[in-house]
Amino acid sequence: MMRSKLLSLVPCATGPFRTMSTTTKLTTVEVNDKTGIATLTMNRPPVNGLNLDLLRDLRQSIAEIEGNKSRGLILTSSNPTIFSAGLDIMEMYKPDKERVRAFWTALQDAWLALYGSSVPTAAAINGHSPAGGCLLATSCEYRVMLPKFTIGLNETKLGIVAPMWFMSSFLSVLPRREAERALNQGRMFTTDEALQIGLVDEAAGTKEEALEKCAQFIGTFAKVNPIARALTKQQFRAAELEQLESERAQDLEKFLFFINQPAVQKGLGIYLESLKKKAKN
Ligand SMILES: CCCCCCCCCCC/C=C/C(=O)SCCNC(=O)CCNC(=O)[C@H](O)C(C)(C)COP(=O)(O)OP(=O)(O)OC[C@H]1O[C@@H](n2cnc3c(N)ncnc32)[C@H](O)[C@@H]1OP(=O)(O)O
Repeated sequence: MMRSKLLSLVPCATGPFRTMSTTTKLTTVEVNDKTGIATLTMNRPPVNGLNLDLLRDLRQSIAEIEGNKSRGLILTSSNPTIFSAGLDIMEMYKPDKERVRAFWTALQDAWLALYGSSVPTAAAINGHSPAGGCLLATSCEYRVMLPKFTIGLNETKLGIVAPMWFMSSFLSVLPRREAERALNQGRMFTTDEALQIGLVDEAAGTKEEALEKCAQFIGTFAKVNPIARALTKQQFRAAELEQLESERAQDLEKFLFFINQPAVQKGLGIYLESLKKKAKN
């Protein structure tokens, strides 16, 4: 994919500074050359639905951030009210056989890249973050969320099941008892509830504040040896990463089998209709 490089001047709390910015249609990477922190912004209107292209793009941008020696990665959205609406249901509803395989593989790749990233990661959750959106946020090491939005793994409400590795990300943030209950209920948490339960680490009034708080979190590693930190993080996350690495072919087949069940297709169709009806009203 062609990626256009440009240098831009953007304002920030401490005054204007130069950032190296890489843009594709679906994500933007901006590296602040003062802090060395990269901001990875999802930009797939209308709701940052995670389709094949966005997932591939995300993975490519994560690799780029690791390759350019950034000091950390902040994941956020260009949409003022939606972080990500989760997986693009259109990829799973009446799917094309080859594309849906590529789609799930791209999701596995993106998760492995983000959850296993060697750089410190934080999510500035500047909008709603259901299901796959919550997966991305909980794959990061720190979360700052804006008020009056919702976050959670709502899969059971759609009649689908979050795979083990979705649960792994959730479990790396929440105590097992809370995680199990929330997943079984398909519960979406408001910002206040998410803060109270520990699903997010901090609340912020504005996106700029959220980005600043994420940067402060990443700054806490400034005096830590980066190799020791990265290896320590990898050890913490090795079991979940290795489990998916070693079972990714079976995981794909399980997904395909599940998603092709007539009852699941029917449920997704009804859910899509309800979303479209709501959007019209
Ligand atoms: C035994 C183990 C077996 C394991 C097998 C695995 C099984 C599969 C596992 C799959 C895991 C799935 C994970 C997911 O992420 S599924 C997606 C879940 N997401 C949601 O439920 C969110 C739905 N969306 C919303 O709630 C709202 O849209 C939102 C709050 C995000 C924004 O609200 P807003 O009012 O701002 O916007 P609209 O609702 O009006 O939406 C605008 C248009 O976007 C369309 N839309 C929204 N979300 C999605 C989506 N996720 N996919 C596709 N399209 C989406 C919506 O229909 C509107 O479209 P139109 O403008 O065309 O009407």
